[in-house]
This record gives sequence, C-alpha cells and structure tokens, in this order.
Amino acid sequence: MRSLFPLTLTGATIRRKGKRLVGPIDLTLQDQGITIVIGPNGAGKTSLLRMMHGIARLSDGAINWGCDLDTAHAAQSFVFQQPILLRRSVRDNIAYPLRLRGIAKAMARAQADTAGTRVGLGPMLDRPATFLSGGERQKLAIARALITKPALLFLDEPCASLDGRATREIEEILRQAATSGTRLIMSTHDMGQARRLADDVLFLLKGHIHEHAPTPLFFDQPQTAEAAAFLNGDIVE
Ligand SMILES: Nc1ncnc2c1ncn2[C@@H]1O[C@H](COP(=O)(O)OP(=O)(O)OP(=O)(O)O)[C@@H](O)[C@H]1O
Repeated sequence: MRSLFPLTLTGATIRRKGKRLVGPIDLTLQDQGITIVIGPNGAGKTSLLRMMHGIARLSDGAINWGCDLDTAHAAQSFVFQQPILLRRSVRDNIAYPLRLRGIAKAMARAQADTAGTRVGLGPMLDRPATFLSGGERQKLAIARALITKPALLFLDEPCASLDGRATREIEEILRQAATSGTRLIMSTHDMGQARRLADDVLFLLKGHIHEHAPTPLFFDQPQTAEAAAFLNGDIVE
C-alpha cells in the first residue's frame, strides 16, 4: 500500500456561520513520529484535527495525502475527548470496528481480547463498557482505535481530566503505538505531556499555526513572544 504521507494542507480553512474556526493552514507532515497540537482554548486544535481526518467539511483550500482519499480515510482512526461507548461489553466495544469491516464475531472478539489486555483492560472485558472509569474509557477508546492497525491515529485531548497515573499509562500505550509504526497527531493542554511525547509541536493561535518546531527547539527556544508567554503559563489571546 502507498503511504498516507506526506499529508499536505494548502490554505485549508473551516468557516461556520461566517466565523473562521481554523485556517488558512499550510502544512506538510511526514510519516514519522508524534505531532502534538497545543494552543489556548478556542485556538482551533479540535477543528484542525477534525479537518485533517475529514470529518469537518473544508470551506476553502485542500488536503492531500500520499495515496487516494478512500485509502487514506480507511487507514486512520480518531479518539475523541469524550469517547462514545456502545451499550455493550468492553470486549464488544473494542471489537466493533472489526465487525463493521465484516470480520466474524469470534475472530473480532479474540482480537479485542488481545487489544484490551494490551491496554490493561484484561480483567474488565466482560463488563458493560458504561461501568468504566474515565481513564478506562479512554483506554477502551484507544484500543478500539488501534484494533484496525491504523497508519495514523488522531487523538483530541485523550487525557483531559485524568489523573497522573491514568495519564502515564495512556502515554505508554501511545508510545508503544508510535514505536509500532502508527503516526500520531494529538492535541493536549498538558505541556508536560507535550514535552514527554512530542517529536514536533504545532502551536495554534486564533486558528493559525503560530509556530511549528521540533520539540526541544520549541520548548527551549520558542521563536515568538506568544509561544514563550504560553509556555510560561501566561494568558495568550
Ligand atoms: N460547529 C461550530 N460552529 C461554530 N463555531 C464553532 C464550531 N465548533 C467550534 N467552534 C468555534 O471555533 C473555535 C475553535 O474551536 P476548537 O474547538 O477547534 O478549539 P480548541 O483549540 O480545540 O479549543 P479547546 O482547547 O477549548 O478545546 C472556537 O471559537 C469555537 O467556539
């Protein structure tokens, strides 16, 4: 299969009811590593991820992949900030994307058991998914997103409101996914997490990419006063 990458955004913009949510964005991403998207509330992080994933309609510009669009969409998954759980067991929630792809129930469940166990949900596979804690729900969502072995995984603040332990566990799962070859593009408000995980950082401000730099450079030598202020914890608008 041809690689999804480079992913190229050219003047990509979303507007709704006369308001510009994000863009115009000009950006090229290659096939390696973890890109972390940061920025103040309302900067356009979620909109950017949804736009790249193709679930938010473009108002202007273009998004191009290294392969055709259908192949690109089939090879990517998205983990939402509030995962949507089906009223089924943890196992059947994780198996769901495989069932959608026509995989037989027994085979899908067996793969779900492996995927669930890998993220630490082994003892909970038979439980109703709605019984899970916030951290466990996110692990379920990540296992479900990874079960199709996507080339690219988007995550929108997957650790928002989780405690330190759950966050660390999820970071480890994400690191392993990246090591196994899944490209990650993820938003976070947690600068510690951005430092720990990112290969490169996209700093969004008012719908624009204000800075895009390799992680050490971004944190040690931010190139703009706004990025420096944001890292300093100041209010940036
Ligand atoms: N469907 C919509 N219609 C109109 N405005 C929207 C819509 N979705 C988002 N917005 C607005 O677009 C802007 C960007 O929102 P977005 O959720 O992308 O930002 P964000 O950086 O992810 O914010 P946060 O950190 O608060 O999650 C915000 O001002 C938001 O209110």
